[in-house]
Amino acid sequence: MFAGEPTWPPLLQPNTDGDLTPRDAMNKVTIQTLQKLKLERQKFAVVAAYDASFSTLLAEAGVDVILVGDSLGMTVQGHNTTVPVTIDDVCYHTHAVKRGNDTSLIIGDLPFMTYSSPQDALLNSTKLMQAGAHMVKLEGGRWLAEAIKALSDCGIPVCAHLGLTPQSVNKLGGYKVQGRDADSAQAMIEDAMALEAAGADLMVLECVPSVLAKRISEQLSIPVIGIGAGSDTDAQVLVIYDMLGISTKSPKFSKNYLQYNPSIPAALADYVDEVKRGAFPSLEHSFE
Ligand SMILES: Nc1nc(=O)c2c([nH]1)NC[C@@H]1CN(c3ccc(C(=O)N[C@@H](CCC(=O)O)C(=O)O)cc3)CN21
Ligand SMILES: CC(C)C(=O)C(=O)O
Ligand SMILES: [Mg+2]
Repeated sequence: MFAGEPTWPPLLQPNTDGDLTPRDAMNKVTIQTLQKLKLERQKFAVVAAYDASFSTLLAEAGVDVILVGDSLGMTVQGHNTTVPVTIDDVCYHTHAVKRGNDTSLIIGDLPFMTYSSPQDALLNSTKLMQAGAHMVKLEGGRWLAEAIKALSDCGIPVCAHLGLTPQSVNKLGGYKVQGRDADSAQAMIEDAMALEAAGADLMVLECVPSVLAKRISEQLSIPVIGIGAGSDTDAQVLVIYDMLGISTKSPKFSKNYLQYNPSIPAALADYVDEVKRGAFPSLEHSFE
């Protein structure tokens, strides 16, 4: 972007004083932005979305990070799991999200079996980064340390993902809360520390008891994004279709913001506001 080039649409983002200031090309969200928010104890909002139109609305509503999630296999494609999603599917949607705004940090979700070796992780992450992602996400524990180090060494930021890892649904036996007993909670804490040490820049915790998510968020230096993980993580993420009440089955932890708002932009702004105030998730959207 050059000086004087018109920016359309105008992207509005509350600054630290609470005023609305344009987030322009000079005001892109980076991993450093998110690190600073964690240090300042300011929560940020993340949404899983898959197209340009929502990408534009999300940036305007003050959503800092957009995840092009493999949940698209369930929401867009109609599968029962995320297992059938391919790297080309996520690349296609990453291109679309990228065209919708120029300021969000975009995370591309590596699909099932696209990172089972460090070599595959590098090859498939290259595809996501060249499609417009600024970071890649992968599901699993300390066995991913080598792949994460290789990506990090090559300049590819990584978001780790612990707790309920939906690509392992066939091993887990369903979409169930993880880390409820002492041994599995301790293992998750050790996995989280190993992944941060390997070079992860962000971490998603999905469907874990709130006290465990709080403990991991406090223990890690990197920002932790929760989904069904209580209100004490550094950020929250929801799937756009769940937030707008158009998913056929929404998990207990998700909330339909269109129910309380007159329009989609108002619903998105309400979500951002509730996350920043720590009002979402309440106990009814969390697990013990
Ligand atoms: N639309 C959508 N939203 C999501 O959050 C989402 C996807 N799709 N697809 C990928 C994964 C799968 N996810 C899921 C799916 C179902 C539950 C679920 O039914 N959980 C039970 C809790 C089970 C327990 O208590 O152990 C629930 O009642 O919410 C949770 C996460 C989260 N992700
Ligand atoms: C639910 C989030 C964390 C995700 O991985 C996805 O949307 O695929
Ligand atoms: Mg995913």
